[in-house]
Amino acid sequence: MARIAREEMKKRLAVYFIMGSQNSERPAVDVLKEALDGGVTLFQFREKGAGALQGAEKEALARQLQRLCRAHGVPLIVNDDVELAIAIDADGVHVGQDDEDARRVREKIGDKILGVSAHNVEEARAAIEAGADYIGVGPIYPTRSKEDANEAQGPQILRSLREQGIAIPIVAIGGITVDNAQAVIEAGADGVSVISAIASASEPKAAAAALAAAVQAARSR
Ligand SMILES: Cc1ncc(COP(=O)(O)OP(=O)(O)O)c(N)n1
Ligand SMILES: Cc1ncsc1CCOP(=O)(O)O
Ligand SMILES: [Mg+2]
Repeated sequence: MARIAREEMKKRLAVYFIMGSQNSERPAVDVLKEALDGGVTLFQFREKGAGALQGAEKEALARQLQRLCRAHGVPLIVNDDVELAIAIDADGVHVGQDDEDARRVREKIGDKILGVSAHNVEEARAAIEAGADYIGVGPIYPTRSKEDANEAQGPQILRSLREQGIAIPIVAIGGITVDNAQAVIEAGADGVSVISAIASASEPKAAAAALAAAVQAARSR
């Protein structure tokens, strides 16, 4: 297997849904199934925070969600837990600045997709050097889904990264909804990454479809 091509990565980032069992009152499998039916293009399993599953239970849920993703042809990325990603043969891993060093993660995962969080141009350049396939930039807007989130930077950070020559695929994250998705794409993101806009929606399928339409519309402007 070869590293994912840049254009394919950009397409995959369009509607990047992140979820763990803590993000919905409903079973994660039900929410993800509906979200995939609505047009999610990439999924991240992020089992984190109060009440998060551990060990065998966490792995079992990851495998359940992986079966759904595979049935829809959507890659599954594991957040933080490199060993779990390898154990279940996930499609990739996402790590942040406080997680395992991205260069080490690249060595461990071979050609799997590597996503790295970046908050400024220095972190973006370091992520590229380490072998990232995409960077996650945010929070763009205030979020209630991450306890230790940095301050929101607004879409201007995306414009600034592009102006400074950062050409790697970028997904914007943090407080993104159908109402601001267009603004982040226009500012330079290739896609939007969301937790609550889909996981807390009364109809995850409709929410995912609306985000997909907003991203598509912004891309073709
Ligand atoms: C797509 C994407 N972007 C950023 C993050 C945040 O990663 P990190 O800073 O490591 O924080 P946690 O998610 O681990 O709490 C992400 N998960 N996904
Ligand atoms: C994981 C993460 N990293 C930066 S913001 C965030 C949470 C995004 O969740 P929401 O889409 O509900 O704001
Ligand atoms: Mg992390």
